[in-house]
Amino acid sequence: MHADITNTAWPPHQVETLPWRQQIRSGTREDRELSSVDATIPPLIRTLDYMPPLAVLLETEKALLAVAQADTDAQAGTDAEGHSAALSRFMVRSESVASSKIEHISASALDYAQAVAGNRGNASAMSIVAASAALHELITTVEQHGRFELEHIISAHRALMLDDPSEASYAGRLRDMQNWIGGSDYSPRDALHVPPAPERVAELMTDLVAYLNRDDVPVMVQAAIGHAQFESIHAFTDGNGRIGRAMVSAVLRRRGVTRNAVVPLASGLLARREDYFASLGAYRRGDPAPVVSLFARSARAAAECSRGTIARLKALPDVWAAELRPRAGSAAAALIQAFYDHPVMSAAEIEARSGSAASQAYRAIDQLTRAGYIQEITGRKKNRVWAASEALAELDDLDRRIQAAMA
Ligand SMILES: Nc1ncnc2c1ncn2[C@@H]1O[C@H](COP(=O)(O)OP(=O)(O)OP(=O)(O)O)[C@@H](O)[C@H]1O
Repeated sequence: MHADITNTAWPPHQVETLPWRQQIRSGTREDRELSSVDATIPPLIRTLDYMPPLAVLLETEKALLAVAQADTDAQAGTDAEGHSAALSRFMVRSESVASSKIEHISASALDYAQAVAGNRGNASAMSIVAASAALHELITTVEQHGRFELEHIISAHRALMLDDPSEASYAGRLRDMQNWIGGSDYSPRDALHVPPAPERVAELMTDLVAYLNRDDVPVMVQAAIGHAQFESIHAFTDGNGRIGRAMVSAVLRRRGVTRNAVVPLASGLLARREDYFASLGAYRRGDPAPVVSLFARSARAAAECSRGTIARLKALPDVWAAELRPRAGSAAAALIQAFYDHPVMSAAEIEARSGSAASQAYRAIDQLTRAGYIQEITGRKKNRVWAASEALAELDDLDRRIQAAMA
């Protein structure tokens, strides 16, 4: 039972001074001479209640309504499997692209499509594909189990970092070293935030998971506080921003606000990067209102802008079919649907999905390419890959519109 549901207070983080000895022989003399570090101790939150100020509470209501409406749009009129699964994958991509941009990881739609097709040439594009996989995995496992487990978060981190050239050995592992945000690269000197000592991480994560599994906390409050608490803990050596934002989409799914859609609220945070980071600082000082408010506004902008995108994407196969007028049962008719469900396909996949002989499939590819719906993205003669460029362009457009709405 809630002791006080009008509680607008939240405990500030504590600080402990720990001995520090630099392991790497780089940096300035000041870095090397640093002998202690003030690490934060976030509060245990599993039983805490927080009620935002009325104005913020109203923002969260508007956000939930908008997200639920976008989710209904994503589902309406779609068949059980194909269409809604395709839309859901598309939105996962939008969120992952924006979430990665917050960490200055970006790639063109073309590089991204090439990475989806297995091209390992662009590390940023590969990392965004991995972020999509991690987000998809976290949302679906939490949805299937109806609850968060620490292992789900760790497993999403593994998916995010597995192919990272410098971080692969820490993929799927809670950190066992001190980390810090901002300041010097070599020591926690002048850091913006020094997360808790590594020995505290396991207990804090168990506590956070218990908080995320509560059903007696307002949804946006749970999503925003859960995220801020995770960023305070910074449980991994790398990837904390992206995993922390993936948790927000998983909260919305677990609480039933979304059933199909993933709203790309990271685009909203990206537009307000400074405010976003400042709100995490306010949370540490004991004021969750700014982070709850920012997440509510971002979710609302993302949901409202997504509705137009969902409508346009859903209409694409019909628009293409009306323009191209393919014969029923032809390879072109099959490929229109196939490219909607799978915007990036190799020649072999196209052939399989066209349901026709290779020669007919290639004729259909030519038709769709000439119409400007798809384009070959490798420039190679062999192992070629085609992407539904018009659908992928919607991804950039959505990000742009959400950012404009948040400006
Ligand atoms: N002042 C701050 N206090 C707490 N958390 C912050 C602060 N500034 C940024 N963050 C959070 O930390 C994330 C970035 O963390 P960091 O720079 O350590 O990168 P990371 O752990 O490598 O994560 P990723 O690679 O996904 O960014 C930001 O996206 C944000 O969520």
